[in-house]
Parts: sequence; C-alpha cells; structure tokens
Amino acid sequence: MSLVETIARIRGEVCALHAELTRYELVVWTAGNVSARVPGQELMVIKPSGVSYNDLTPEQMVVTDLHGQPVNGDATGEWGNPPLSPSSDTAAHAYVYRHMPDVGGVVHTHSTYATAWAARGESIPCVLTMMGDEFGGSIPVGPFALIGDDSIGQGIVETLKNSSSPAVLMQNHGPFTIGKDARSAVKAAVMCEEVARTVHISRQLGEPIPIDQGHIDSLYARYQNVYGQ
Ligand SMILES: O=C(CO)[C@@H](O)[C@H](O)COP(=O)(O)O
Repeated sequence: MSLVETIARIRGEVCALHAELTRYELVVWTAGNVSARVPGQELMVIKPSGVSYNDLTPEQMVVTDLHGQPVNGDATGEWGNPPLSPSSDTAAHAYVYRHMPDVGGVVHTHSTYATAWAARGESIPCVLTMMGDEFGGSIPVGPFALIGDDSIGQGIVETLKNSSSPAVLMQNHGPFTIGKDARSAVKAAVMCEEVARTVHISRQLGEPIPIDQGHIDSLYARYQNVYGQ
C-alpha cells in the first residue's frame, strides 16, 4: 500500500472513531479529539479544530508532522490537506508521539466524571477489577498545563512513562488516553469515564475497598495477555 493510500485509510479510521466519542457521551459540542500515528513515518492524523462531529469527513482529517505542522505530501506523493487548522490539542498529541514510540493513538475528552476527578486533582484509586484489567492500578493525575504548546504533552509523558495506565487526568482539564492504535486509545477513554463514574458513586456509599497490588497485577496480566480472541 502506498503512503497516500495508508493516509487515506487512517483518515477514515480517525474520522470514524470520533463517532465513538459521541456514542459513549464522552464529549459535548467539539470538545474532544482523536489522533493516530502514521506507522513508520514522522506523521500523524488528527481532527480539525472546532468542526462539529456530525460534519466530520475523512478528507477533513489533518495530516501533520510530529511537531504539529500540517504536511501536504512528500516525495512519494500528495495526500493534500483541508484548509482547516488542526485540533488545538495537536501539540500535545505530537509531543506524545515524539516521546512515546510505542504509542499509535491519542485521545482527549472532557468526559464528565473523569473531568470531575481532574478538577479535584485526585487520582482514581484502583478499587474495581475493571481498573486492574485496563489500567493496572490507579489512574494518575498530571500537572496543570496551558493549551497550545508542549506543556500538556510534557505532563502526559512525565505522568504515563512509568505507569501501566493508558489514561492520565490532566489537572483542571480532563483525561488524555494513549494506546497502541487510535481505537485502543478510544477504548481507554471509554473505560476511564466508566470507572470514574463507578468509583465516584461508590464513594457516595462509603469508602471503597482497595484491591491488593498482587491481585491487580494478576488481573492486568490476564486481561492484557489472555482476554478476548
Ligand atoms: O481542551 C480543549 C479546550 O479547552 C480542547 O480539547 C477543545 O475543547 C477541543 O478542541 P479542538 O480539537 O476542536 O480544537
């Protein structure tokens, strides 16, 4: 497959995954974004800024370099870019791709319960087997950082580089998730919101019971290596 064809495929995937953000009610208006790395290239694909999810098309997905600058093509061909600015979170996504080579997808939402934990600057404790499975422990909090430059990306990488969690709650902002591909990062965003909601409700009833680290490790190993087909 040529690079132009690969980019067309990834544009289609990234566009379609935004429908999962609305399906799981993780976003309102235009407040969230999905990106994917172009494998083997210094390129990524991300949604345009401020375009309604219902109006997104694959051709509108912006191809940028790993510093967030739009790129229209290379010596192998032209894939073209829309006359649209990439997401305002592009620099954060790009920083993650530059510093975490195994990451193939990044997602940001302002999903309600996860963002409520972020507003308190409180990590979500690992009190559910689902958290052991998907996150391998608590979901950590990252530092407060302003939007637009590398600051958010630095906070994501510093927080997640020594964590099994694919999700970080950026303080006062909301969750950013990573995955081996964009679909995995979307799944982590869905799971993050689900456990944020459940643990919040649990705490209204009393103090949730922590899970032993040994049990968390077993849950994580099984789910990551055995679960599914
Ligand atoms: O966090 C923010 C702004 O606070 C952003 O995530 C936007 O809410 C979505 O931006 P675009 O992807 O549409 O630029």
